Amino acid sequence: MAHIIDGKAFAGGLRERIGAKVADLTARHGLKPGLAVVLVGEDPASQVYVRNKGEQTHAAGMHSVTHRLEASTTQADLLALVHSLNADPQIHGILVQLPLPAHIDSNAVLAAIDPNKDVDGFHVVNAGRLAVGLPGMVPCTPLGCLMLLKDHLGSLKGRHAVVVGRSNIVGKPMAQLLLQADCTVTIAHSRTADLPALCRTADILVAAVGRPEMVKGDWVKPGAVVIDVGINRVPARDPEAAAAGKTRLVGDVAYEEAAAVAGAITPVPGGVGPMTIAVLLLNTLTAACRSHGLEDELAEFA
Ligand SMILES: Nc1nc2c(c(=O)[nH]1)N[C@@H](CN(C=O)c1ccc(C(=O)N[C@@H](CCC(=O)O)C(=O)O)cc1)CN2
Repeated sequence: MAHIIDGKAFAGGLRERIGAKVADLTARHGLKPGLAVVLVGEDPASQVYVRNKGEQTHAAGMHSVTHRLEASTTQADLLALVHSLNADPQIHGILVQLPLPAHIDSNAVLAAIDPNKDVDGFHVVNAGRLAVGLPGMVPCTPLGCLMLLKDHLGSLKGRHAVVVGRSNIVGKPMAQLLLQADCTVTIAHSRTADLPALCRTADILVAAVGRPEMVKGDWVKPGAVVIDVGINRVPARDPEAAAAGKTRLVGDVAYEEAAAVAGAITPVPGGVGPMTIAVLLLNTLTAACRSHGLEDELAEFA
C-alpha cells in the first residue's frame, strides 16, 4: 500500500513558518504583508475558498482585505477595483477568485493585475518569467505539488514526470517546475494516444484533468508517486444519501486502485488542496519582501 502524502499537515507546518516570518518582519522592518482577495458572485465553493483565504491570511498575521462584489458587477467596475489595488501600498498581493461570471473576460482582468502583486502567478508576464527561469510569481497549486514531491522524494533529478492536463493554471506551470527540477517531462491530455500506456512510464504522475477518477490503478507504474490535483464533487456512495443530494469529494485518480500500486499518493481531500492556500500566503510574503528589497528574508522557504 502506498505512502499517503499528507498535504494538510505539510500545509499547516508551512503556514506556521510563514506566520513566524511575518511576525519577525513586522517587528524588525514594520512590514506587514497585505493580501486583497476579490470575489464576484455567489458561487458556493468560491465563497468557502475565499472565506478560508481571508481567515488563513489573518491567522498568519497579514493584512487581509476581501472584496465581495455582486454577480452583476461590470467588467469596467472590476477593472477599476484591480487598478485601485495595484496602487495601494498596503496591498502586496491581489487575487481575483476564479471562475468569474460569464460576462467578464477573465484574461482581461488577470492582465490588469500588477505582475509583481499577482500572487496567483496567472499573469502572462509571470508565465513568461517561469518559462525562461526568471524570478516571478509561481501559481500556487503547482508550486504546492512541487513542495510535496521534494519533501517526499528529495531530488527529482532524472525522473520521468507525466503531467496529465494542459491548463494554464496547473498543467503547464507544473510541467515547467518539474523541468526546472531536472525531470524529463511529458505533458499529456485528452487527445494523447494511449494515455494509460504513457502514464505507466511515469515515475511521477500528476493528474490535473478535472475528470473524476479518470486515472485508473492499471495506469500507474508500481512504486510511482501520484499527485492528484483534481477536486470533483460526485454523488454520495449511499444511494439514499445521493438521492437526497449528498455529495462526496473525489480526485482525478481512482484512489483505492492507484494506492494499491503506487509508492506514494496524495489523497483527496487532504492532499494538494490545502497547499493551494498555504502557497498563496507564501507568495504574498514573497511579493511583500520583494517590494521592500528584502528577498534575503525568503531564503528559508527556497
Ligand atoms: N484565483 C484562483 N481561483 C481558483 C484557484 C486559485 O488557485 N486561484 N484554485 C481553485 C480553488 N481553490 C482556491 O482558490 C482551492 C481549492 C481547494 C482547496 C482545498 O483546500 N480543498 C480541500 C477540500 C475542500 C472541500 O472540502 O471542498 C482539499 O482538497 O483537501 C483550497 C483552495 C479554483 N479557483
